[in-house]
Amino acid sequence: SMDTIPRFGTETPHEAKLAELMDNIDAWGLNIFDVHNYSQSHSLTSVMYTIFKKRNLIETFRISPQKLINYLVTLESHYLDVPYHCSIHAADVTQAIHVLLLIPSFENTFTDLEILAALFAAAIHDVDHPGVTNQYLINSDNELALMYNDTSVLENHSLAVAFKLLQNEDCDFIENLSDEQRKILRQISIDMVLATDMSKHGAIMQTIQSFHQSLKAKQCKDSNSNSSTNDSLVLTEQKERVQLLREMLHCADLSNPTKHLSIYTQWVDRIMDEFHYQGDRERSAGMPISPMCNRRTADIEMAQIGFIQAIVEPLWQMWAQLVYPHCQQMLDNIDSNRQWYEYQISNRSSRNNTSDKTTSQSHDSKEQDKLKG
Ligand SMILES: COc1ccc(C2=NN(C3CCN(C(=O)CN4C(=O)CC(C)(C)CC4=O)CC3)C(=O)[C@@H]3CC=CC[C@H]23)cc1OC
Ligand SMILES: [Mg+2]
Ligand SMILES: [Zn+2]
Repeated sequence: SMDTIPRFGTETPHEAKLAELMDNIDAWGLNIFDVHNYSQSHSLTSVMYTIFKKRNLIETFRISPQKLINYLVTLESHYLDVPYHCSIHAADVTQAIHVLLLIPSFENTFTDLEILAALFAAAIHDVDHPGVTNQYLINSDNELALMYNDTSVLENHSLAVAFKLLQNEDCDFIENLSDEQRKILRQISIDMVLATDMSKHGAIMQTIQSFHQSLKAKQCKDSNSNSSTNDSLVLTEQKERVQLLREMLHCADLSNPTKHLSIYTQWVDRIMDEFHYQGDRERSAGMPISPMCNRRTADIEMAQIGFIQAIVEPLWQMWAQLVYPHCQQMLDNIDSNRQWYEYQISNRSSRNNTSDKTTSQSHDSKEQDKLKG
């Protein structure tokens, strides 16, 4: 019955603190690491459950709260303990897409089923990620690459694992959806998760320009809106709405540099840990070491500046243009974060010219010690 379900989906002695954090569930500045700590490492379960309740999805789709919790806790337990692609990343991306869906431009754009599918896709999109790239799985003749013929291997695997978990009677929280609704949810989730494969990034950037121009042309003034800036995007074709959701999940997956520096640098530490660990495995296997994966030659600041300039800023600029002025904060954070990394680099060169060699040496020796394991 309802009274056995804790307020945020999971038992925690810090419910008051979690409630304070969840007051910011609609904000870009939510600290997902705090949510993880105060939810007893159940950030994905508590974020998804809180969003589902806030969006009334439990009533709309006659979801059993217990089955939803069962699914979320099981899904969360199938995220591995890897530095970056763990359940906190899934919670982070899920909360991000929830905030993007709240942008006034989309007030009348998506159906409840499309919103359900988008949140589900975000929550499942990296489940059982082993902390290495598709290229590594292909180069090392991994079982998964064999299973998926080297094509979007990780993304196909996460989808298969997530839908397999749904077959468990106790976890089937979409049991009351019609067959047609289940088909649409599955179709949209597959489309969105497959689009998070970075090998698809170029294709998304190609289409985004012309697609957004056609949307702006179609953009209608919502007759009831009391303010002229609040133009809602009304798209008659499901195909176009799914295209938008695909871009939205890709943006959420590439949102680390759009967050406050204190959050962003934690994600940088995590991804570099994951990449460097992959590089260690490539090195000891005599394989070519992938870009940004060699801890011995790593230039973390340069890599972030390159990542922002080559990938993150162009994507978010396109996205911000479509929903202007609603994503200015993300663009501002990208800019100030890039400048911070440029400052680190300029600061580094001046530091090398001064006498305090000891600090940088002590840093290097720490790195070397790590290598000795
Ligand atoms: C917080 O920092 C990061 C968070 C996530 C990632 C991911 N990277 N990638 C790939 C993105 C494309 N790629 C590149 O090497 C692109 N790139 C640069 O990043 C900088 C450069 C080397 C100077 C030039 C360049 O070509 C390979 C890695 C993923 O596939 C991951 C999974 C899905 C989404 C993003 C995530 C990277 C981060 O910092 C680098
Ligand atoms: Mg992924
Ligand atoms: Zn991801």
